[in-house]
Amino acid sequence: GTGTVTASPYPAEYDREYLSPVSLGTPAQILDLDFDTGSSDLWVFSSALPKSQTGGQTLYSPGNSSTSSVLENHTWSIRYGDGSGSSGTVVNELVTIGGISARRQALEIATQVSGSFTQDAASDGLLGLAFNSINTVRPTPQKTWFDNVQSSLAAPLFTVNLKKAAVGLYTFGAIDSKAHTGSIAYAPVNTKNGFWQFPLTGYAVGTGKFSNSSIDVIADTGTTLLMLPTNVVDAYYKGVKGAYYDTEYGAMVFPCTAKMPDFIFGLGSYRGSVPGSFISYGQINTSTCYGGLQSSEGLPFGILGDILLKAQEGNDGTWSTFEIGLGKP
Ligand SMILES: CC[C@H](C)[C@H](NC(=O)[C@@H](NC[C@H](O)[C@@H](N)CC(C)C)C(C)C)C(=O)N[C@@H](Cc1ccccc1)C(=O)OC
Repeated sequence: GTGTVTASPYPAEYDREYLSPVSLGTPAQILDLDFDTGSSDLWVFSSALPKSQTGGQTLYSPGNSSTSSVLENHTWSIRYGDGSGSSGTVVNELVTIGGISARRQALEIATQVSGSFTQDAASDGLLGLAFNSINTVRPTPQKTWFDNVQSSLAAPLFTVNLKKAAVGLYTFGAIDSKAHTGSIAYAPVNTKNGFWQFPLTGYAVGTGKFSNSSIDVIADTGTTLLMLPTNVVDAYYKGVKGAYYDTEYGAMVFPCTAKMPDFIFGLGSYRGSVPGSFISYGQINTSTCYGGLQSSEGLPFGILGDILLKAQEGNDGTWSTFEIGLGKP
């Protein structure tokens, strides 16, 4: 079959993350999860968390579900690139998204979460959509929901259509022909690091010339910003009057009045564009704004986060959105 589920931006005006409803257990407990193509653990806020580490999230309670069973002697512990993390125990549970069910899905119960998760009342946990090889359950790593349901999907793929300040869609098992015009550009995925990793074929800043260069990136719906090698970031902000590296924030900032050039990227022969307005991400004070494009210095790849994934390009007045089709073609 095929299944679709909404992806709602939070907070509305910042698109910091996108949340999707997931049905857990029997009777159904609906939690809003952050679908994350940059990790491979499905973990949820739970009744097993100390109250001091919760902050308004919906808590999954395995005891209230007739279909949950403890996966004995298994634990998990995850650390994300932003320094946040969580850990806990594991149950097998019925997990349904857009009508597609995995009956015995490894569902990771948080018994500890770091501060940034506690403070994020909107997210009840994460659903990893990267590859099984980086699942953190021990002693036996567990499969992702997408991997578990793949055989019941009409096609072994999913697409992501995130939107700026609007509700988008995840679609499992089909490419929605209405959601794209023209042909689809494909890139060879390298799964060695467990991510949806592939090369960009170059970039351009505004109306500048396209620079051919192979840039290793991952598609990461769970990362808000667009993170690319420092030389690309420097080339971009050279086109932004008054931009500078703010050591306090450890980020590129600029006057909010600056005209932001579009960012063009190459995927094979396809050329995509991120509107300059998306790269003015938010205000750090009345006159200074924070860049949606930052350096990936120190990482073995760039990160195509939501700033790029939600991009809509207005060519000939129509609006097309990027979808990332992820799966074995
Ligand atoms: C299994 C752990 C997952 C896969 C973790 N994934 C990630 O951190 C990737 N995605 C990050 C997530 O999308 C995150 N932004 C979700 C939010 C809600 C916290 C980054 C690299 C783009 C990871 O690589 N963690 C590194 C730690 C790390 C990563 C990047 C920089 C610094 C340190 C690790 O533990 O590797 C074993």
